[in-house]
Amino acid sequence: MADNITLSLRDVRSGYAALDIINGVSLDIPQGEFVALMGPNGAGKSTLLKTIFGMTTFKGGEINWQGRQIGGLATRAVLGSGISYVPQGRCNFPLMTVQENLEMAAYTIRDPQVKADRDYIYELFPSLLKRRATLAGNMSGGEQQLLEVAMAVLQRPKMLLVDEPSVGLSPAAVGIVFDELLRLRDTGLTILLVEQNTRKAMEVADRAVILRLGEVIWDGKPADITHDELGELFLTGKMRAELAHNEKLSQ
Ligand SMILES: Nc1ncnc2c1ncn2[C@@H]1O[C@H](COP(=O)(O)OP(=O)(O)OP(=O)(O)O)[C@@H](O)[C@H]1O
Repeated sequence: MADNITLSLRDVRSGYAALDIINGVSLDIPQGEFVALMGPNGAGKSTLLKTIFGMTTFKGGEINWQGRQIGGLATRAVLGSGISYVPQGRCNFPLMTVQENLEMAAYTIRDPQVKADRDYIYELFPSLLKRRATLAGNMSGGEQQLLEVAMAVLQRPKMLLVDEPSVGLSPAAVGIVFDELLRLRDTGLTILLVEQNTRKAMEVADRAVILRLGEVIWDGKPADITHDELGELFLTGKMRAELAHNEKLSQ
């Protein structure tokens, strides 16, 4: 294993109670890399993020994070080890201001530190400073997504797991959110992003990992795969069967 690998998954298996979803994923992520996890609906992308963050039934394999096994640990322990998670969908407190949301996110941090951490977030996200007295629910989808990323970054993680930040956003807002993620990557943060917007993900990520039926089926640099090849990898078994059937009918 290369020296700069910060997260290493070996034959990871997980799911929900008796249901198996992740079927033996192995992945090495170097420090500071921006990895986009893609694949068809139901491939297990969100489940893999949740598995790293201790939110699924861990069934086997190893998750080595900075030299320590975190596979199967409780979420709070994973968070404490330097990994933060931005879940899919709106997950702020809409009837609280931006500032109050940041204070809620800081609840695990000892009090004297909170102000410093809040100042650090406002330095990183100046647009949130301007909106600090605004109710989160009154902000645009893009601003709320930035707030949610900021709430995760407040924990000063070394790695950020981000689930589908582009959902429901305008193209301009998607651009702003991704620019912020790139800026965070440039500060040294390692990012594992689940994204359906493949075009945007391929544009920003250092590396693309494609999952199907809970297994990695492609792993490489975005420049090394064509749009057609990517489309082919996204076909599910059902779609393949339908295509083969249609081809047969047209012969
Ligand atoms: N809490 C849960 N309990 C039981 N099954 C679940 C749960 N969450 C997800 N699943 C199932 O796990 C499978 C993988 O879901 P997951 O959300 O990880 O896929 P995904 O690749 O992120 O897809 P999408 O792009 O549609 O979000 C799906 O069949 C889904 O129905």
